[in-house]
Parts: sequence; structure tokens; C-alpha cells
Amino acid sequence: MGNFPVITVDGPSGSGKGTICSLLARELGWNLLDSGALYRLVGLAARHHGVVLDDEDALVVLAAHLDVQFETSATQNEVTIILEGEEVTQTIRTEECGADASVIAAIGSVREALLERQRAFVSEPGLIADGRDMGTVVFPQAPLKVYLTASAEERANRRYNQLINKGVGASLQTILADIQVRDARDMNRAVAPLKPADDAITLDTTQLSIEAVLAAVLDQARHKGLR
Ligand SMILES: Nc1ncnc2c1ncn2[C@@H]1O[C@H](COP(=O)(O)OP(=O)(O)OP(=O)(O)O)[C@@H](O)[C@H]1O
Ligand SMILES: Nc1ccn([C@H]2C[C@H](O)[C@@H](COP(=O)(O)O)O2)c(=O)n1
Repeated sequence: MGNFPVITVDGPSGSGKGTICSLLARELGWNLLDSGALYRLVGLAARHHGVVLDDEDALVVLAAHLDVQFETSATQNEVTIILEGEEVTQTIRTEECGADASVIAAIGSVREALLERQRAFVSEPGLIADGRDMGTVVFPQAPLKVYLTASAEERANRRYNQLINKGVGASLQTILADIQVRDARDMNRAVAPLKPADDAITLDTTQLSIEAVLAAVLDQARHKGLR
């Protein structure tokens, strides 16, 4: 691991991690790791190769040899994801891919296979790491650890609005039920369960705007001498 600072941002689905991490990366001029994308990509690769989600050995092989490129635009505003030569940036964002990722992520050997790949994202001048176990497992030495949360109802509303804005039909009730299933799986698995690191600062974003969350995290970064 390079000797550059890492800010970890963990939390449940829809708590705003991706939004805040990309704003933080832009504001600080740091690199970005979207670790959830890696689990989503293993799921998509499994579908492409006809691997079922309980075939642990085959999933580990896919995770260890994942042929993926993250191409960042010059302005760092957009990341294009290429899996085995195919652009999959939007494909991996479906609820189906998220659910597959959550199932795969409960397998310890798959997590192990992705560990060094995640740590290799650390580079100058620093890394913003978005996920579920960034502060607890992948970057336990990070100088700033943030845990974002929000009520399941608020997170479901956010996801619903996101889908409606994309022109995708959605049911709020189904989204809320999916979020609750995903929370339970991510928080209760035996390996690297979703939880705040002991030294994380927790922000409940239920009633906070994106701007307020960003300002609070930047304030913590300043406090730690990271900007
Ligand atoms: N504080 C906030 N207030 C209102 N809406 C928000 C807030 N934070 C994020 N959002 C919106 O909620 C939606 C989900 O946010 P985002 O994708 O960042 O969550 P996430 O934690 O990364 O979810 P996942 O883990 O499933 O990828 C987005 O449409 C985003 O604009
Ligand atoms: N560090 C991580 C990142 C993600 N996961 C799992 C759990 C999530 O439900 C799923 C998809 O993540 P998202 O893209 O929605 O952030 O991947 C994990 O276990 N550990």
C-alpha cells in the first residue's frame, strides 16, 4: 500500500456514500475507490460466464482475475468502467446487480481475492474509499473514517427519486423491502459485516442535505490536517 492518506466512507445502501465520495474526491483532488463496483462487477462477470452465485470456487477465480479498467475523465467527474472489453458503467448500477453483489460479498474467499486490488488504489495525493468495510478491514489505518447512515425510509425515497429521474418505473414499497433485505444481509454476514469502525465519525444524513454532509466531512478532514 502506498504511504498516502485515505478517507474511508462506509454505510448502507442509499446513505449517500457515492455522492459524497465523488464530491470529496473532486474537492480534494484525490483518487476514488468505488469498492461496491468491484462486487457488482464480479456478479456481472458471473452472469457473463454462466457462474451461479453459490459456486464459491468459480467466483473466487473471477474475482482474482477480474479484467476491469476504471477510466477517469480529465475533470475526474466521470468514471467509465470496462469489463472484459465491454463498457458496463450503467449496466452494473441496476438493483439486480446490487442484489447479486450483496450475495457475493458475503463469501469470505471472494472478499479476500479483492483485498489487494482495493489497496492498490492508494496513490498520490490520497484516496477516498467508498464501501462497507473500508474503515474496518481494508484501510484500518485510515486517518479519517466516516460512517454515513439514514433511515431506511429516507434511503428508499432517495433511490425511488433517482430511478424516476432516470425514467425507470419503480415501486417505493418494493425498493424499501429490497433495502431492508440488503441491510440485513450486509450487516449480519459473518465476514466483514457493515458496521462503523470504532474510530469512525457517524453522520446520520436523514435530515441533512448533500451540501451539509460534504461540509461536515470536509470540516473533519481539515481538523485532521488532510486539507
Ligand atoms: N443527504 C442527501 N439528501 C438527499 N439526497 C441524497 C443525499 N445523499 C445522497 N442523496 C441521493 O440519494 C441517492 C443515493 O445516493 P448514493 O448513490 O450516493 O448512495 P450510496 O450510499 O452510494 O448507495 P449504494 O451503496 O447503493 O451505491 C442519489 O440520488 C443521491 O443524489
Ligand atoms: N466494500 C464493500 C462494498 C460493497 N459491498 C457489497 C454490499 C453491497 O450491498 C453491494 C453493492 O455495493 P454498492 O455498489 O451498492 O455500494 O456490495 C461490500 O460487501 N463491501
